[in-house]
Amino acid sequence: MRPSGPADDRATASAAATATTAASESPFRSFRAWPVRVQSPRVRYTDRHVEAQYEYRTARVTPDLQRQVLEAREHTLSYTFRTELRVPRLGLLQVGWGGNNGSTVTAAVVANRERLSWAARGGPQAANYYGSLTQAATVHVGSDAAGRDVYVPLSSLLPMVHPNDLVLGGWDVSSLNLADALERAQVLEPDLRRQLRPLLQDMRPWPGAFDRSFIASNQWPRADNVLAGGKGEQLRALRGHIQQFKREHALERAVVVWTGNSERYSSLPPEAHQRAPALLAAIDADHAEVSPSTLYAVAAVLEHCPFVNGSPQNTLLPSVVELARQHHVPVLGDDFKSGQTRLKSVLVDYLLECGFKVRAMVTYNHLGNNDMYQLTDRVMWQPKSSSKSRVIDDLVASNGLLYGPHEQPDHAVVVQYVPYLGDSKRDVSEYTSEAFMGAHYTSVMHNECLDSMLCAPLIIDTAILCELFTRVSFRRTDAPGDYEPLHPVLSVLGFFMKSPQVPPGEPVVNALRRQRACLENMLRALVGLPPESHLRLESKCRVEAPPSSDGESGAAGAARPVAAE
Ligand SMILES: NC(=O)c1ccc[n+]([C@@H]2O[C@H](COP(=O)([O-])OP(=O)(O)OC[C@H]3O[C@@H](n4cnc5c(N)ncnc54)[C@H](O)[C@@H]3O)[C@@H](O)[C@H]2O)c1
Ligand SMILES: O=P([O-])([O-])O[C@@H]1[C@@H](O)[C@H](O)[C@@H](O)[C@H](O)[C@@H]1O
Repeated sequence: MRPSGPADDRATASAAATATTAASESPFRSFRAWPVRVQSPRVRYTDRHVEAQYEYRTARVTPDLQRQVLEAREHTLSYTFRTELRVPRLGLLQVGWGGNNGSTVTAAVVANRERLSWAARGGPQAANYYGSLTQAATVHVGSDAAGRDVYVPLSSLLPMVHPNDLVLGGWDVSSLNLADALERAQVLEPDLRRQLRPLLQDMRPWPGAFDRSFIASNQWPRADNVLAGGKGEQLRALRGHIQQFKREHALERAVVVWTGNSERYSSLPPEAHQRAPALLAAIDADHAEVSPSTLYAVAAVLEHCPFVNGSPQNTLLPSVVELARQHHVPVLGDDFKSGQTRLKSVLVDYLLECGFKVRAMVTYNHLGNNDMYQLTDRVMWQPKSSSKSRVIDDLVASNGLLYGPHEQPDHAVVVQYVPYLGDSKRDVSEYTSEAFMGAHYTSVMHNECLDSMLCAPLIIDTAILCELFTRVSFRRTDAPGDYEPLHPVLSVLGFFMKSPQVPPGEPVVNALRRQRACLENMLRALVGLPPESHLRLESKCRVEAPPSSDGESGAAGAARPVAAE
């Protein structure tokens, strides 16, 4: 049976649209699967593209020493964005396919596609994509005739791949098929694993590029499915896998997502670290410091596949980014932001935005999955420790009222391996802040969730959104020139990462609120909608009708908008 998808939902929506809706509820909830089409003189839809002119208004701030003011001068750049509307058949190739995340992604896509449900404590549980931004989040698009807010699925702003249509493949240094990998992971319920076994047992990971010096020795026994030969031969084999997969499945595009074990940092010689030709030469020379994850990234870029680094190691070297620029292939990293760190980037933002001075954060994780087992190796822990620790840097730097130039809160990041708990990650965190007049405000959080259930939706989202941004190009409206692709480092998707990679010169943003606003406003700009301002001036800038002679207020507070200029 063809996987369900937007077309089926649209049919349902149109049927539902005739249904009466509660007066208090916006009628648009019934149209939730309909695409948004913007009517504007600045937006043009053709059968192939949507082209949107966008005035990017910012301000350039300079101190005026004489007047002792900070002068904020409006600075506007005019762009035209072009987005191809045709959605391709998309492959999702996971490195670490047989791991907890990789197998959970696979199970979720197949279970949703087949509309499976399974026995659960509270009754039958149906497959869903909760936790996914593209599948379960909405955006405010405008208001209806009655002034009620209209929210639509984020995925209805522009055509995107539906996860049910993803064609799945990947590599793993462990030879288990995906049904057995699901058993090993112990993430999903037994009844679902039982139903999935016949559908997953023929999914077998390709042998992986492997170098035992890059991961903990406790992982070595697992590696029974590795490529032979030096790094140059491994690279050619990886590229061959991608070419064969795209050919066999008639794929126009595939996204490669690293969800393999966290590696140690690689330390290549400066030339290979910085420049693409030197990196390729180092690979051919079988240099010991070329990491397996960098081999996958290079293979992906050379095969025009966007590459996502879901782990904290330095896979996306400047030389890899240079190669991505040369081949116009998007890359995204590092280290999925899925649990404690994501909450930290919300909570600290909230505390600082409310003027509390965060002084101490003690954040503690314990869990018992294989990833945590690997991280008991203190060398492998270093990249993860760094990505979990730096997540508040932009927030602290943004408030010079509360913090001096080099002042930082105390910040402890502790993790503990507790085998019995398996994939169930427990986050116990305490945030202590200085409040008004010497008071202290202490927040204590306890969260528990299966680690892979938090991360799997992000793998799906990053694959879908990386593919979307390969269809986006831009040119300066106010200057001649052809359309060109966005910078390959997709910082617009920083929302998904603990340690977002950014193009040279762009500041790193970690506050989740700002990251989501950036992504949402980028999608809005691609269809010519203005950035979300939350101003609702239509209700703030209105003149109440004068009270009538009997002293009653104007007809039930009837308001009339201020006459247009
Ligand atoms: N919430 C989360 O689960 C979360 C959040 C952020 C980041 N991550 C990162 O995602 C990665 C995967 O997490 P997981 O829980 O699935 O781990 P896991 O240990 O269950 O799976 C990793 C898989 O990668 C395979 N592998 C290792 N090196 C490989 C190579 N060179 N080539 C091919 N396969 C290789 C292993 O055999 C294993 O099956 C980890 O690096 C983790 O730090 C996870
Ligand atoms: O995302 P988060 O909860 O801050 O951090 C988590 C770590 O604490 C955990 O040790 C690791 O196994 C997960 O992959 C994840 O990275």
